[in-house]
Amino acid sequence: MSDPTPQKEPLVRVDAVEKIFHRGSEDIHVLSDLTLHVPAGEFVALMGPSGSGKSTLLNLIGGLDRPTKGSVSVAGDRLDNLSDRQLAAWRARHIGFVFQLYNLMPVLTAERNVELPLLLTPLTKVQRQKHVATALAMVGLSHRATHYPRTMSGGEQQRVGIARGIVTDPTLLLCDEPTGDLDRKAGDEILDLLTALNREHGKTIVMVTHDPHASARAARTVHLTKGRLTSEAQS
Ligand SMILES: Nc1ncnc2c1ncn2[C@@H]1O[C@H](COP(=O)(O)OP(=O)(O)OP(=O)(O)O)[C@@H](O)[C@H]1O
Repeated sequence: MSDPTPQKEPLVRVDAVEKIFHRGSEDIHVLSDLTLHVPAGEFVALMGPSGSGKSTLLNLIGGLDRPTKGSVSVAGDRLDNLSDRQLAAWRARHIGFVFQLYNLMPVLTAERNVELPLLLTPLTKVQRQKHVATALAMVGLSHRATHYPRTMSGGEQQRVGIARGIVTDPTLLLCDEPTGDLDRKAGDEILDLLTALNREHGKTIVMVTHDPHASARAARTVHLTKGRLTSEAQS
């Protein structure tokens, strides 16, 4: 009998994943039998002690690395089967990254930094400018478009980082400690922005954080301990 209310296929499917790094003759088991599904439109926080494998998991979901065993699918694409070249093209189309230390290019203005991911797409210069203007407006920084990162506060630089993360209209926004280098007030503003991107623009977000104040903004928090998911909580 068919299910009367079929579940939608999750946007992110991490199934029975194992990740082992090799350092010299040593095998480092980082993720073990890890399964995580994220539906489209969800805001998930990923917490756990230092070294528990959070960034490793984020990198697998973002196609920056491949699992040793198991499968990773995003938006129906099996990432563990793609070549490096295919993965790079896939990432450019589907993933926006936001980093703890912003990773902005100091020699480029805010608008040029935001434009960077678009240089990997076939968009024309005029189309790129339009997308950049939209992304900067979404983070409330249109008035700082021609300013350099060094002239901006940490919170403003992270807004530019988020604008760069969303400028391609990615399927998934992956944030690694996005408030980790900010004070409480600036961090709260970044969390407000991520919440608005999720609620008002339907962005699916996976955010690694150490901060319970940040994870409280997510609809669901998953905890990693020594490479295994140990608990989940709905906010
Ligand atoms: N490329 C690599 N080669 C070897 N070991 C690695 C590599 N990347 C990560 N590791 C190891 O995997 C483990 C998990 O690292 P990971 O960065 O995923 O943890 P984390 O939970 O994100 O930690 P933190 O909160 O400190 O950022 C660590 O022991 C780390 O040293």
